[in-house]
Amino acid sequence: MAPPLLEVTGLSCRRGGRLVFDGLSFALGPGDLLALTGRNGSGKTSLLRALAGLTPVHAGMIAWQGKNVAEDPEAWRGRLAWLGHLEGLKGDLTVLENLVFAERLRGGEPGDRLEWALVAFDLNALSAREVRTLSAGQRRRTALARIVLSQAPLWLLDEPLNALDATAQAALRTALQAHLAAGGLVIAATHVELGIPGPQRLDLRGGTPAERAA
Ligand SMILES: Nc1ncnc2c1ncn2[C@@H]1O[C@H](COP(=O)(O)OP(=O)(O)OP(=O)(O)O)[C@@H](O)[C@H]1O
Repeated sequence: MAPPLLEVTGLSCRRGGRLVFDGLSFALGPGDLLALTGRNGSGKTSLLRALAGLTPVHAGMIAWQGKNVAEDPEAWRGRLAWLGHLEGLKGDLTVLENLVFAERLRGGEPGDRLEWALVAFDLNALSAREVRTLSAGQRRRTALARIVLSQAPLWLLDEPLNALDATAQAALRTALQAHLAAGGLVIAATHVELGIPGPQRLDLRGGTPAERAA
C-alpha cells in the first residue's frame, strides 16, 4: 500500500463559537476518493474549508507528505483545487478568460489542456460568454473545467454534482476517474452517490464527541 499523502489528525473546528466537529482523523494516498456524508449542518463544508485553509482549525494537524501544511500555506494552496458552493468565477470575464486567469494565478499557462477542458465540459460554444450571463449549471461546468486544468493533486469539491445535467455529471465522473487513475486525491462533500466505484466514506455527525456518541 502506498504511504499516505494527506494525513489529518485530531482536527477540530469551531464556527460561530460552536464546535462543528472534533477529533477527526483520516489518511489518504494516491488515487483515493473520500466522500463526506452527513445531514445538513453536520460540518462537511466546514471540513472542506478547514482543509483548504479558508476556515481556521481549533486543534489538530493537516499534513501533506509528512509535513504540517500550516508551515507553508502558499505551497499548500498550490496543491489543492477548490470547488465551493459559490464557484469563485469572475462574472465580467468570459468563460475562456476565467480559465486562463485562474491558470495564470496559479503561475501557469493552460496551453493545449485548455481546449481539452473546454471540450470535456462542453464549453466551446460558451467560451466567449461572460460568466454572469450563464445558467447555474453552465457556471458549475466552467468551475469544474478550472479544477481539471489546475493539475492540483488534491481536489476539494463541495456538492460537485449540484446543478449539473446528466451529460455534465458523466463528464465530471470521467474527469474524477482520470484524476484518481493518475494518482490524484479527491475529497467530495455529497448528499448523493458520486457514481465512482469504491469511495472511502466519512460520515460527519457534527457536534461534540459526546453528541456524536449519542
Ligand atoms: N459562517 C458561519 N458562521 C457560523 N456558523 C456557521 C457558518 N457556516 C456554517 N456554520 C455552522 O456550522 C455548522 C456546519 O455547517 P456546514 O456548512 O459545514 O455543514 P454541511 O454539512 O456542509 O451542511 P449542508 O449539508 O447543509 O451543506 C452548522 O451548524 C452551521 O450552522
